[in-house]
Amino acid sequence: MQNLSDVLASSSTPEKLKAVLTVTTETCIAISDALKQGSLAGILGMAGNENVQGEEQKKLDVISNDMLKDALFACPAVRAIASEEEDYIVPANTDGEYFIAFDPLDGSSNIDINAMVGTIFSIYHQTGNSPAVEADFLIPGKEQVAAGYVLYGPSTMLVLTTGNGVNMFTYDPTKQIFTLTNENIQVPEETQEFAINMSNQRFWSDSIQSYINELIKGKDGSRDKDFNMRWVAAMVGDVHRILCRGGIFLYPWDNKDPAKPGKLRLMYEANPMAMLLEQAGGKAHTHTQRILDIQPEAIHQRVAVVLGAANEVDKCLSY
Ligand SMILES: O=P(O)(O)OC[C@H]1O[C@](O)(COP(=O)(O)O)[C@@H](O)[C@@H]1O
Ligand SMILES: [Mg+2]
Ligand SMILES: [Mg+2]
Repeated sequence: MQNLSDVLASSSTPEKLKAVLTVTTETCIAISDALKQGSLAGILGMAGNENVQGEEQKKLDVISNDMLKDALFACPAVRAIASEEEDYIVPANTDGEYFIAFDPLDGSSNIDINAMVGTIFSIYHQTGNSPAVEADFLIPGKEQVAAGYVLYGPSTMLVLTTGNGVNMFTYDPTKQIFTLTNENIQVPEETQEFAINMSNQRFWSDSIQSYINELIKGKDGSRDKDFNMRWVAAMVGDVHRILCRGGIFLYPWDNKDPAKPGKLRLMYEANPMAMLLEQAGGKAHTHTQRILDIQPEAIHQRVAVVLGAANEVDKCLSY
């Protein structure tokens, strides 16, 4: 069976990008080990701080962020990082060639109930002669050279694209390596499963209300089929399900909190997941445009997200 280094060696992945991916995924293994310790290591619960977005940080948000930051800083190929848990981009090595944006722990509200969480990452090639500044990294998602996530579930899995399809790897604790278990993932064009946080219904636009109402009516409405609903409360878990068996995921615009008109963050949640979905034959849009075409205006920018089965995303956007 092939492992991650075999797959990277047989692809045209540049050596320095391989180094960045190796450091990122090895650190995720260490995060996975820490998560397994849970309460035994005293790492659950709140950190007592807020991040720049006004969200209370869990201890594990801070621990996983520090682990990734320290490891990536020690990698000479890394020029700068951006993280959900860092107020600003953090310049690393001026000679480095890669910029990594990450959500160190996605789905942190799941930590305390021992449910699925993950690490999401997005990588760009970017060089310069002086220390990196934020403006250097406001690059549209279509320029990503690699994107992926590590899911900490019953097994630890890496899902990765370097622009030639999507592969899934399962962590083998006996050998301490990621083994290729699902090659060239494809998301079916049609689906009967959707994911949305229904408790926000009254805050959605009229078009999203109408679309979801038709899904709920199922065979009794215009869709002629019944739909099932799932919500992991961690984007990484919902996207993983869609890559495994299809579906559509929505975190639409809402007017619940005028400061957050779309909950998910473009640079380290929407863009990497959009690249994975497109590489697997699916689609990823806001209400009005392809996510990968968005010109970012800030590192922590939020966007509405509709992603998954190609025909179902089109159907949603037609409302
Ligand atoms: O509170 P809700 O509406 O269920 O939100 C769930 C969403 O929030 C997120 O957990 C945000 O991620 P973080 O845990 O990294 O802040 C997404 O992963 C998920 O889809
Ligand atoms: Mg997140
Ligand atoms: Mg997070």
